Amino acid sequence: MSWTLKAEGLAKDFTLHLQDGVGIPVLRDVAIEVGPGECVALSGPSGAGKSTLMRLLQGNYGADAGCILVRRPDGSVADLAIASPREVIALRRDTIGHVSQFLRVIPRVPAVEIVAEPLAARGVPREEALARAKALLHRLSLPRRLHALPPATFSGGEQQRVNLARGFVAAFPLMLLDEPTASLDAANREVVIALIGEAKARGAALVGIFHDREVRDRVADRVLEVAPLRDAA
Ligand SMILES: Nc1ncnc2c1ncn2[C@@H]1O[C@H](COP(=O)(O)OP(=O)(O)OP(=O)(O)O)[C@@H](O)[C@H]1O
Repeated sequence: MSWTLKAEGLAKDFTLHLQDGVGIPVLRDVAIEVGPGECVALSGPSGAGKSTLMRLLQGNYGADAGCILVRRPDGSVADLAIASPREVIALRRDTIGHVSQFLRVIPRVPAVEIVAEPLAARGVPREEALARAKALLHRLSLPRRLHALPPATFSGGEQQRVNLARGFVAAFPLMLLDEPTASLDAANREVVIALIGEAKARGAALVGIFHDREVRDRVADRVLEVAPLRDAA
């Protein structure tokens, strides 16, 4: 089977500049491959490096070694490990969707516009983008009166639902999910499980951190253990 994401030999250290440049090795020789329609869950104890790996896959951190190959919708391949900032931005527009635990609130921008933005960035006409955003917010039970408000004052669960709608509104080939159900009630958790199932059915490749074991068991096809490197430090 062809892959959508294939990373090999990944290494990441952090350097503590305030502590005489002490180096903390976090990841060594990590490999991950995810194909269309597959969901891989990252597992491992707290501090093992799951979030660090996610940030590498998002292009937020540079890798100290290894490659992170991502297949774009047109079939061409990019290596995130050596991509320029401009290429990373383009990959996030067309190829890599992301749902983090916390919404990055943009002052004065209404929730529905935040959700529609990934569609607008891909050239979907504004009215259609807003209609699709509203439909997804409705599916995630965000009260209609909140759609036109900036999410700064929303509850944790409401912000998380805006974040989820933004992540799932466009058909990204690769989706990175960082605890997507962390602040949700049972009914919305079911909606997210359904959205993940639909993304898999349309051929998306997904990588997720799911601290909720039941969610993980229901959505993940495989588990990648991220082992702590404490002994090597
Ligand atoms: N920016 C940073 N600077 C220095 N050390 C960091 C940085 N980010 C993470 N670390 C360290 O790297 C290690 C891995 O952290 P990471 O957040 O990836 O773990 P995790 O597996 O996601 O943990 P959790 O399950 O608790 O979220 C930890 O020891 C952490 O302290």
